[in-house]
Amino acid sequence: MGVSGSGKSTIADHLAIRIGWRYEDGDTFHPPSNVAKMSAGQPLTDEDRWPWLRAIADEIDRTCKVSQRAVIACSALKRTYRDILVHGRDDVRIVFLEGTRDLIAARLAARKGHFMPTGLLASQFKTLEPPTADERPIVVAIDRTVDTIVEDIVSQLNLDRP
Ligand SMILES: Nc1ncnc2c1ncn2[C@@H]1O[C@H](COP(=O)(O)OP(=O)(O)OP(=O)(O)O)[C@@H](O)[C@H]1O
Ligand SMILES: O=C(O)[C@H](O)[C@@H](O)[C@H](O)[C@H](O)CO
Repeated sequence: MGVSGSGKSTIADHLAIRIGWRYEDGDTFHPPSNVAKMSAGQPLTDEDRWPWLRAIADEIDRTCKVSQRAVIACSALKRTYRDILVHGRDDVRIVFLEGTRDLIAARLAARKGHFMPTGLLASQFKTLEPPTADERPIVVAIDRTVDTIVEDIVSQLNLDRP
């Protein structure tokens, strides 16, 4: 989770390869109307986001049901959004990519070929509710290399735990 440009797709992709899990991008679950809205520079509303979040929650259930593992990139900005995704499962972990607005704005400005305009970053930060301790979040600082961030997540995931 994290705002647009915090590195969700990049880190999720590398993390999935590192630990041999499937990678899925939450953006592929958006209905075309949501993508059109964001591309036009308009932030999504809660109503726009509910069906999208439920579709990702269904994907999480399907994945767990067949004993698969996956890393899913999804902004999941508000607590209520994350509650839909996690829905009481203790086998779902939240990874929060934490960084400053300046750093993320600079990365977005340099990014090419993506529908999400940099102008929506302010609304992303306004909507963001950082995860609280009861969500057992894995919080990682993004002002480091991709490999360092991935190794930080791997060690906090404690995958060797019995
Ligand atoms: N640790 C990092 N160091 C340097 N550049 C990074 C790092 N992580 C991501 N980037 C770059 O920052 C930009 C934003 O990353 P990315 O597209 O993965 O973010 P995102 O959170 O998935 O964004 P969105 O929600 O808009 O899809 C990309 O150009 C990516 O290559
Ligand atoms: O909740 C939201 O506002 C959206 O999910 C956005 O975060 C985009 O999906 C993403 O950031 C662009 O790729």
